[in-house]
Amino acid sequence: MEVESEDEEDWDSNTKIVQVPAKTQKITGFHLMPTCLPEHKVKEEKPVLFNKLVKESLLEYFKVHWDDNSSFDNEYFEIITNPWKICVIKNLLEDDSILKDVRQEFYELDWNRRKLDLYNFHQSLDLKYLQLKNINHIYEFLKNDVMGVVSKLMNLELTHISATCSYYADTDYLLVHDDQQEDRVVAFVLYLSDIQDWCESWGGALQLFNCDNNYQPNTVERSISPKNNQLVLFPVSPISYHQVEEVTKKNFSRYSINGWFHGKIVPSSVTPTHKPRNESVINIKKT
Ligand SMILES: O=C(O)CCC(=O)C(=O)O
Ligand SMILES: [Fe+2]
Repeated sequence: MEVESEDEEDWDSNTKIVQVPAKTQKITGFHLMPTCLPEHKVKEEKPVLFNKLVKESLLEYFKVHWDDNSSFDNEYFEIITNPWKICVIKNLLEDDSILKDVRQEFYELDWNRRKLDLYNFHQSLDLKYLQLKNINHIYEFLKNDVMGVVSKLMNLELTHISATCSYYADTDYLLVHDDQQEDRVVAFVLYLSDIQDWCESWGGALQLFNCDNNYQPNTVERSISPKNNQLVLFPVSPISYHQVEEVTKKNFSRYSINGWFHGKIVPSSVTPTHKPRNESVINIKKT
């Protein structure tokens, strides 16, 4: 049974939200994984930050490159500066087997199908409302451990978090947007993949757009593959244009926990506000 509902706040009022109760949903590919069958017993484990990441010297290294706006890549993280500043933490959790149990809990969630011409994917309620133990642990971990580190590394005051679980099945996508809304300061995406190496040809990349002279999204400059245990972080800005490429794989869905660290909004130093175009986009002939 799918129930249409329009009663959630944070989303575009035109969004068609179709509620898919856990009992009736079929997560593509998810149910095919031996570790994710309903009878698989979920363990309860607390996530811990990847050991090597918390070394002071590594964090200092990160900070120097981040502040300097210089790109950097090693086995632990990558700082990308083009088309805009974003970082990829290659392994967030010391023990990535926890993510298998988190994925198993995805099976028990009631999903909302978000559907509009700009997007088509499945999303849970905010993590703070979910009663599943491993998802709760990840939520606490992002809120209590990760937010503090990100705040220090990026030199931004962060006050609270909002996050949801998402999955993109075959033909799902999210078209280009900048994430700017109210007090969102840093966007994060933690990927949970069934398989270690997500294949590029399956789509589902996080694609970063550069801008034209009017600060409108122009072309894809960089694509990031949704690898298991990888965390992507970027400051939300007027040019942080990105999209989720359409998934084109039947047997595997793209899973993630994503959201924002919120804070006090300071005027962005990244770009001026959008410039109006000189010419009309549509040529309207006067009669
Ligand atoms: O899943 C991703 O890679 C990005 C998702 C996203 O951009 C969003 O939900 O706003
Ligand atoms: Fe986004």
